[in-house]
Amino acid sequence: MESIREASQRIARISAHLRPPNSQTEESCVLKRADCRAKGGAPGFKVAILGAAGGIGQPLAMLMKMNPLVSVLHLYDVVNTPGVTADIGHMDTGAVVRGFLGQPQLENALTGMDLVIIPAGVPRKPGMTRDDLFNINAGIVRTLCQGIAKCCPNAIVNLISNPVNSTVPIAAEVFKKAGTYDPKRLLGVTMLDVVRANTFVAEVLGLHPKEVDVPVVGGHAGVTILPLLSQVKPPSSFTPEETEYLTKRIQDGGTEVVQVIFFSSFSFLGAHWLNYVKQCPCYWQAKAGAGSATLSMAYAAVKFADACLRGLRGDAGVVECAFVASEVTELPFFATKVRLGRRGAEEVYQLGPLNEYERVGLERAKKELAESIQKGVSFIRK
Ligand SMILES: NC(=O)C1=CN([C@@H]2O[C@H](COP(=O)(O)OP(=O)(O)OC[C@H]3O[C@@H](n4cnc5c(N)ncnc54)[C@H](O)[C@@H]3O)[C@@H](O)[C@H]2O)C=CC1
Ligand SMILES: O=C([O-])CC(=O)C(=O)O
Repeated sequence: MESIREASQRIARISAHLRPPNSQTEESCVLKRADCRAKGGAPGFKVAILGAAGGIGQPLAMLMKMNPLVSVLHLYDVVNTPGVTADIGHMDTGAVVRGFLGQPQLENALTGMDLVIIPAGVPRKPGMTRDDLFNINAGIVRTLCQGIAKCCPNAIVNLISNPVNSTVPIAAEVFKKAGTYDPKRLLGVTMLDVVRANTFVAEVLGLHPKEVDVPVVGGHAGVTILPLLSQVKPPSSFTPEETEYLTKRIQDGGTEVVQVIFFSSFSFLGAHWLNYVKQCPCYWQAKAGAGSATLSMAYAAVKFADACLRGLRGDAGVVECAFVASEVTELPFFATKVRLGRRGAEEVYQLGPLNEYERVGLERAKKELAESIQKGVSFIRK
């Protein structure tokens, strides 16, 4: 007869075989990961996502796992990375996926990375501006950038966390303090503005979005988002109404996801009834307080990260818009088209000819941008 002790030892042996081979249970498995014949080292780039368990982070991680230029994908967050890593790690694409949880694992997550993408931080709720996120996200970005300065100072950084107009100056100041700042390697991600602009302009022109290229300059918040419709490719003309509609819709694209904006169509109701409509939740909240753009942002982030990786690989003619250190205006940071190469944003392009509408927009954008940039700089220098 089997004793209770022998029976429990047998059950322990069986359950060790049944557990999934993640980092916590690997010890008890017969076959360890290290014994497997795949030794890694496939050609490609090493990419870390910080904030990988979030609304943007998860679809972004999935899309980066599908990118053939990525050989190693590190997923870091302060919550839930074991589950997200196990899930994405089962996809039968080439990149090796590793998860890192919490501050003590940040350095391991970052060591050896070629590209670090940062969507960590809180998103907007209805009624908030991006600047309202500053108090929480500034500290998060500072900590993560301190880690980058220490563990992968030569990595290209794609900064998504809002308010981008302030978080990019924060990152620059952290890197300056650490003595690792290379302006070419720090890029604020404004790609979603371009993605939206291409979509909305294509709709107005009756074209496929892939046929359209709209430069969007300035920054990434409200009036600082400045689409240059006079430079749209293919060359197109717009009526004043189309220009006004497109500019506003591109500038308010983020808010349209957080909360529906179509009150102007109700203006015939008068102020009293308009206020009533605004209070109605089904008209007011698109994501009902559950956050901001995540899926289109993950798409845009991957589009931009892929461009950075192609630049790192040495591909010629990789050009995208990004919020970078710049001498295009009197401001220290500004979004324009940049050429991406082995060292990051190797060339920052000038604005090109603007029409009167765009010149007025540029002055408004610069005024707000100057304050947001200064706020970020002061946060570190104070
Ligand atoms: N640049 C752009 O075009 C866009 C920027 N955003 C911004 O991206 C950020 C993230 O948005 P969502 O993914 O929707 O938010 P989310 O709340 O769904 O995800 C954020 C993730 O960051 C993690 N996180 C928080 N503190 C962290 C830390 N210290 N270290 C590592 N991870 C940390 C959270 O645990 C969470 O998983 C927000 O600031 C949002 O405003 C959103 C859309 C577009
Ligand atoms: O609007 C937000 O808060 C998120 C964002 O930056 C965008 O969707 O463009």
